[in-house]
Amino acid sequence: MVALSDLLGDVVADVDALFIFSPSSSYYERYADADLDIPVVVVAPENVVDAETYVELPLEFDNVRDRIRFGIEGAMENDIVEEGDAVACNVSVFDGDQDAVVRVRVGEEMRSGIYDLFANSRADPSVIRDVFEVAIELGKKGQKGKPVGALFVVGDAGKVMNKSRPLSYNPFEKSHVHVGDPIVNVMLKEFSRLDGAFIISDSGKIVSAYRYLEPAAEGVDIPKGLGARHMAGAAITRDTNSTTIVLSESDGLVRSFKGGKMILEIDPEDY
Ligand SMILES: Nc1ncnc2c1ncn2[C@@H]1O[C@H](COP(=O)(O)OP(=O)(O)OP(=O)(O)O)[C@@H](O)[C@H]1O
Ligand SMILES: [Mn+2]
Repeated sequence: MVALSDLLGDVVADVDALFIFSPSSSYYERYADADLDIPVVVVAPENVVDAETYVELPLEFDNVRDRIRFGIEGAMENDIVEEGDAVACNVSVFDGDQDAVVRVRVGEEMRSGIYDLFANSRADPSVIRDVFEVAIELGKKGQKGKPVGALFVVGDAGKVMNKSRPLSYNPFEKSHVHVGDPIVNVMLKEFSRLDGAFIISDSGKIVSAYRYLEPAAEGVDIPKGLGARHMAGAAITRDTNSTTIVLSESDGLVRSFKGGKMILEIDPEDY
C-alpha cells in the first residue's frame, strides 16, 4: 500500500524554499516552529505574522498564477531565491485557508520587472495596476481594431505638470475621476487616439490628457530604435518621481520606465 501523501509528497520533495501566501499567525507558526532546513518565505500585503523572511505583495492578486509569479519575482529581487531553485508555494485558491501547493522552478525569465513596477513606485500600487491593465487591454485590442500607442505618467503629478504643456484642451479639467472606474477606462482608451500623455496622480486622479512632455533628456539610456514617445516617457521619470507606462503603436509592446531607465517590457498577448 502506498499512502496518498507519499505520492503527493513529490510536489514538495527537495524544494529550496517554501512560500506561504498570506498565512494566519497560527498557520505560519506551525511552519516557523517546525525547524525546516529551508527558508519559509511569507508573501503577503503586510507582515502581520512577523516572518523573518518576507516579500511584500502590494495588492491582492485574484489570479493565483499572478500572485505566485509576483511572489517569486519579489523573492528574486530580494535575493531569497535564484534561478534554478525549486520552490513550493502554499496558497489559497478559494476563500479562506491555504488549500493548494504549487511547485515552481525559478527562472530568470520570471524577472519581468513587474515587481519593481508595483513595489517601488511612489504612486499607489493599485493605481499602477489599473493603468497597467488599461495599457495591456489597449495593446491587445487596439482602438477599434487598429494598433494604438499611449503614454501614461503616474505619480508626482504636480511636478510632471510643470515639465509639460497642453496640446489641446484638457477633458479632465475640473473633473474628479480616477483610474480603475470602468467608465474612466473607456475614456482613457478613447482619448488614447489623440496626441500626448495622460498625467495621473499618486492616488489615481486623472489630472490631464493631451500633455506634451518637455523633460531634459540627458542621462536617459533607453534601447535604440524607440522614438519620441518613449524618450519623453523615460526622461520624465528622471526629472520627476513618476513612473511611466508606455504602449508602443509600432511594436505593440508595453514598457515601463522609472528613474530614466526601462524596468519592464512585455507583450500584452503574454499577460
Ligand atoms: N514629448 C512628448 N510628450 C507626449 N507625447 C509625445 C511626445 N513625443 C511624442 N509623443 C507622442 O508619441 C507619438 C508617437 O511618436 P513617435 O513615433 O516618435 O514615438 P515612438 O516612441 O516611436 O512611439 P511608437 O512606438 O508608438 O511609434 C506622437 O504622435 C505623440 O502623440
Ligand atoms: Mn514611432
